[in-house]
Amino acid sequence: MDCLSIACSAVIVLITFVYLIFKWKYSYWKVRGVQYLEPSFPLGNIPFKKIHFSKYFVDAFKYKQQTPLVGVYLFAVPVAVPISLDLIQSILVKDFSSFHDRGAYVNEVDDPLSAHMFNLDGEKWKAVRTKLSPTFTSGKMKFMFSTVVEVVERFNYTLANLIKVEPEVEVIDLLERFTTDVIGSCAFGIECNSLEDPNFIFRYYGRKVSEVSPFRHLFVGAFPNLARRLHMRAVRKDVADFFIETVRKTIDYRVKNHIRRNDFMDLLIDINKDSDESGEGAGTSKKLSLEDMAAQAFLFFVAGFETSSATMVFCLYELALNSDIQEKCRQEINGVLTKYNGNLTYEAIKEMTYVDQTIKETLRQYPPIGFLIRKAVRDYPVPDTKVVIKKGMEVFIPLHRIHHDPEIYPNPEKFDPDRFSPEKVKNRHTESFLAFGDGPRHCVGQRFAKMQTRIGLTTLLKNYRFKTCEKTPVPMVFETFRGIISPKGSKLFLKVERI
Ligand code: HEM
Repeated sequence: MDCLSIACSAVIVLITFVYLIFKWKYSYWKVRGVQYLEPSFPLGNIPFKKIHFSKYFVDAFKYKQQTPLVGVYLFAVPVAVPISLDLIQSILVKDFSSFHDRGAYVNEVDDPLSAHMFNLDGEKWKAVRTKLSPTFTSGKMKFMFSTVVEVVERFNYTLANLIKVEPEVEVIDLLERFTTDVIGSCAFGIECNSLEDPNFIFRYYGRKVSEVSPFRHLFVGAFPNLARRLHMRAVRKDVADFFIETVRKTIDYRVKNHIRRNDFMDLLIDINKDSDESGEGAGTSKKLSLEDMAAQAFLFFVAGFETSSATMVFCLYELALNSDIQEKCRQEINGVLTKYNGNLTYEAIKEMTYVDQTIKETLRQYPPIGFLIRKAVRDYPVPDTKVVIKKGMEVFIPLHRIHHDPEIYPNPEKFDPDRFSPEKVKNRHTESFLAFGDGPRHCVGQRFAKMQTRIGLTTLLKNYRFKTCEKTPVPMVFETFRGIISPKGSKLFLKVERI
């Protein structure tokens, strides 16, 4: 036999071996008597066809009346998909102590920025969450309010100039520039100006963050130990270097010049003042390394700019399609602002309840993050069944599908902010709206996100009218390989008229 024949035979034997192992793994749910979705080699239940990640495993809901949980496979790894809201509540809230981890990919050695709050687990997550939660108290939000308003004024100016030249505006880039500047200012204390300069360095690296292949994300998520052995990164090296260097320079500058802005960077500096190297001194905790601090700042940047801009983009899209709802929002905004002598204040924004309902309806229909993820840290017997979610198993909570369940939200594709009137909300299960997650690991930046979204939308709707144009996709078509929900091609054009 020549070398080529030997190599071909070896490949065939290897593929057959892997195939048989996968086949054996695919019996996991059947053996345990759990309803499951039929997997295909080698992706398991990851669909071959191009659909957005949010829509994976929707077929699980055909078993809704029969079981609280359905089994699926990510490649060959069994994953539990709970479909009953009571079980979801138990996992996220009541029995959180069994599900406090996400099991996301962390590789502190090769990829230091991966060690951020969203990815961390166990005691390390708890320590970081406890230290950083004070950034988002309502007091801190009031303090940052004026910074966001300053950015929105620049935003208003940029848009006014833009539409003088071209009234059909690509709103994704514009809104991402707005949220980049907000987070840059509030989290890093840096005067970002991506609104004036679309190639500003923060915007440049913001765009680079999502330039990691989705396959790499799936791979490191499904096989974290192998990925660590292969020294794989989830964050690009140039992006990591930029953020670590920015955080180092900002902290050095502030400490040397005694500058305080009462923002996220100050909090990071304060945390380390009260800490020591070991964390063993009385009343002290372990110091965060430069990389730890950069990882948290990086997360706030990544978690903050794309989720909030996507919310504003889809809200404007729906308002362009539903001019009556747009007018109702505008009337509320003008009414409240008149009461506050035209000033956009923290209190004024809180009074705009219909605008708030409109944002919630946007988050229902277009939740930026389509799944919540938890990992069982001990064996968990599913209440009222014989099923056990085994220690180490990942649990995917399909929130996008829940938000589109016709039994919870009749006619779910219709955009209707009245679904979020206080009476209607009161009559629904608390887990029927999960855009910010729930339980102790819910979105820590929720208050901030709501604040910047409300400020952005209020200013836009007060000053401009939004309409669809020829380039607007109706119905919406989504980008497939992206973690955060986005229109196809990551572009959305709307016609914008000055009022
Ligand atoms: C509309 C905007 C936003 C949406 C829809 C959103 C949504 C979410 C969701 C669904 C989670 C997972 C929650 C869970 O697993 O239960 C999450 C986690 C998180 N979000 Fe947000 N988010 C938004 C904006 C922000 C902003 C502005 C920040 C920070 C400035 C932020 C910081 C975080 C962090 C740090 C976590 C991880 C929390 C933890 O694991 O303890 N998010 N977000």
